Amino acid sequence: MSGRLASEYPAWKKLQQLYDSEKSKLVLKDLFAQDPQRFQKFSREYNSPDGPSVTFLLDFSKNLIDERVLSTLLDLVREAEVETYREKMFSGEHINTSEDRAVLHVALRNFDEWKINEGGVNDVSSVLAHIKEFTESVRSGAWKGYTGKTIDTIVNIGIGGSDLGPVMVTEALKAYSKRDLKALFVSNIDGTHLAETLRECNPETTLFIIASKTFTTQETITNATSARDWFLATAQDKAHVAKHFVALSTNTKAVTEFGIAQENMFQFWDWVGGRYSLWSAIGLSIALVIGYDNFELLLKGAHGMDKHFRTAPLEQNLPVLLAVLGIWYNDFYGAQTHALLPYDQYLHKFADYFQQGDMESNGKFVTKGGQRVDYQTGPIIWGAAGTNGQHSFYQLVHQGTKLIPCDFLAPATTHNPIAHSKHHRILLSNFFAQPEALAFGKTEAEVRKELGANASEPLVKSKVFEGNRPSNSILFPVLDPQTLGALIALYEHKIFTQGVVWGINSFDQMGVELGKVLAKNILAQLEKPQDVVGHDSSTTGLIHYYQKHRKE
Ligand SMILES: O=P(O)(O)OC[C@H]1O[C@](O)(CO)[C@@H](O)[C@@H]1O
Repeated sequence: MSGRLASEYPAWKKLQQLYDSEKSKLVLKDLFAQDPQRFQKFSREYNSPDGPSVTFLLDFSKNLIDERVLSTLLDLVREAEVETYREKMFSGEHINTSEDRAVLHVALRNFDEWKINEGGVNDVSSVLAHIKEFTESVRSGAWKGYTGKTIDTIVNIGIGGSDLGPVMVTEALKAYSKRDLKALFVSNIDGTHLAETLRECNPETTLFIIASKTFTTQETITNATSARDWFLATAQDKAHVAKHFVALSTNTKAVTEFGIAQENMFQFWDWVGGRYSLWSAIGLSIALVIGYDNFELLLKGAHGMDKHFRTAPLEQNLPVLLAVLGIWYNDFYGAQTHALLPYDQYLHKFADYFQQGDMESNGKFVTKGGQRVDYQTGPIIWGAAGTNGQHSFYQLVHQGTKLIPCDFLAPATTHNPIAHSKHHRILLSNFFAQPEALAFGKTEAEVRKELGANASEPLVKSKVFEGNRPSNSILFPVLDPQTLGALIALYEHKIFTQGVVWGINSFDQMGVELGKVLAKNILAQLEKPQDVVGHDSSTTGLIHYYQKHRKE
């Protein structure tokens, strides 16, 4: 965040030299053979420094590193002053310089009452109390709809950070959910999303949660307005809106103008970035689904990780370790992507969530100082739940021409031990096998031995796994709210650390603006062909084709 080019740091230059001279020696098979202590050296157990107990193992021994590479990567972190900028974040300095804002999602889970200098920070606990009171009222059935019926469906209307966090967490913690309260999410402006969702709703028993930090986002306001029209078509009286619509926002004026009473608005602040907002009022749908106490455990689990990130030495600091490993592949090995592969069906939205979390944060080509970077910044994040991915894209991960660093995540114990946990044992055997296969592969000699002397050359070659493909493994006892909180915070701080090293502002999102502006202009031109002006021939041609073929 100093805004310096990462490539100017001495450690960066040293890493380049190490890569050039040592790459051929960084072969996992040899590194493990040479050092029986490799697993012990390159794995860490996390134990929450306080709060609810969270523990997990991060095994990063299957990475293309040795001690020299790791210590140079950590030198890079020191030279980039990550520790200084980390303190600036925790103390409320305006490190989001382009928007002149503090970055304080950590203040939303600050159960230690670290002193933070920023307006609104002291109101966090009263918003949490509001969330607690409201969720208990809805979950107990005390909150009634306009005809006196209990709420049985909630619909969160929001997009980006006002959708992805609640979706991911409510899915991840489904085992803790109130099964008779249906949670639905509408994000896309495509009317199909709202229409199909409303088919599952009864206006008498549905609560709409309009989640928008700005309360100006076109998709959300349009969906919310149409949802309100749908509701009023049955309820008739606008006064009934109060029982069925609440808002999560920083924009009181726009919320009240929409017709939502101020007491039904849950406040947060401009220092909460959209993609870091599930800990704020944006998490209301989470609290409704899993109960306030579990929501608080989620926050406390994250706070434990905040404390670890803030205080643990760099060599032990898990977000920092994940960050530097990512930098090693992204900037020296030329890896373009990073895969998140949870072996837990409950985490099937984890990669989707961190697509925004990481790519909106670190997908930037200009430093905070305004210079064009001369290296790669944020990777492309993708992934899917195991074992589905194995039957889809793992072929390329194992034998393709691209290097894809992977994070494998899994719980030791399942919430659903059906068939005496047979399913889970099979799942975990895959979780253990995939990183092993990626790292160690299968040699030509092994293939020949297996196939026998008569095997054709092309067949032998096609069955060779080169190996030496890196991965991290994260193994935790069970996916509970506090562990999930810690894991999300782990990745948040990884993203922060990488952003500081790359010298970029991880907390604005200027790159999503241009498309929005152009769409607004085009929307005004869609009626008549003669209105379509000021575009290139391709865009004009596409709009004309649409105008020719549309029915309504
Ligand atoms: O909560 P809001 O203000 O509706 O914004 C939704 C999303 O839009 C963005 O600004 C851009 O995609 C995200 O950063 C944000 O999470």
